[in-house]
Amino acid sequence: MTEPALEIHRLNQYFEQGTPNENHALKNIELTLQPGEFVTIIGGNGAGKSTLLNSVAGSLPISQGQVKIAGQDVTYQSVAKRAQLISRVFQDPRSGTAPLLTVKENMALALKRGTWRNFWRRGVKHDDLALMKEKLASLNLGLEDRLDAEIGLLSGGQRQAITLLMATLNLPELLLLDEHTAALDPQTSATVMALTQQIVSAQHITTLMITHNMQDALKYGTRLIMLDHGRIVVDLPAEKKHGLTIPDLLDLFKAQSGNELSDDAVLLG
Ligand SMILES: Nc1ncnc2c1ncn2[C@@H]1O[C@H](COP(=O)(O)OP(=O)(O)OP(=O)(O)O)[C@@H](O)[C@H]1O
Repeated sequence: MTEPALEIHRLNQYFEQGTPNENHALKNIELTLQPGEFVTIIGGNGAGKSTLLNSVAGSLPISQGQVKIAGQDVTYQSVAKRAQLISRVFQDPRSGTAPLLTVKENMALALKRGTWRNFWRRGVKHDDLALMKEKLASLNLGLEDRLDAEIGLLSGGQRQAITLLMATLNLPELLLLDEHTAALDPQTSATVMALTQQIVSAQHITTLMITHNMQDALKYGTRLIMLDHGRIVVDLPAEKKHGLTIPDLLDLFKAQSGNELSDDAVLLG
């Protein structure tokens, strides 16, 4: 039987534990993702979304609980070690690429899983170039003609599309999308979201995506999770989220959590 892509068991995260400011940010989270599931996560301010992704990625040590990726217990593994299994795309288009390197060089680094040693030793091979062109052409943004452009000169949307491509070149066991379209204008955000769906579903990549855009959370992905005060209060499979509207979702959140969804950044449209 295939292992789940991600298993989170009884995950608790505390900040400033044992002090008067103790904050129990994640409370007994249980979450299992089967290979290929694309889960969107929404929730109010401070609900624990980033803490959840940081716990999975390893950038935050785990207070209690267990995280397994593709059957491997990674609970005590470093970010670098987990990066062999996980790719993560952040909100800031500048964070995923090296601005002074060209598109080609950035993609070559991604192909070598970011190891400079392999990069300088091997350079960019002809086969790699063909693959890069093919991948870039699939974005339909004309970027296959910009291989020698410094990536820092591209627009935020172009960079984020390339970052996404780079994050998925080596088929990670798990893709973490951390509000990866939030810094883009609405039209570019829609383009990058459509590309995300295309890449993730074509390659069957297990994905966890935080978004403040309720419409995107409903439109994309195969499952929707809502977090409130460190707990998963709503967990909808594709068939249940199909046809739901934003007011339905807000009602569901209130019924399950007893709270109104309060989020400064939330986009209802
Ligand atoms: N490094 C930290 N030190 C102390 N408290 C923290 C830290 N990081 C997060 N918290 C607290 O943990 C709780 C969850 O925060 P988190 O950033 O995960 O929420 P979020 O759902 O991502 O919120 P937002 O949508 O507002 O970014 C909040 O109460 C927050 O203040």
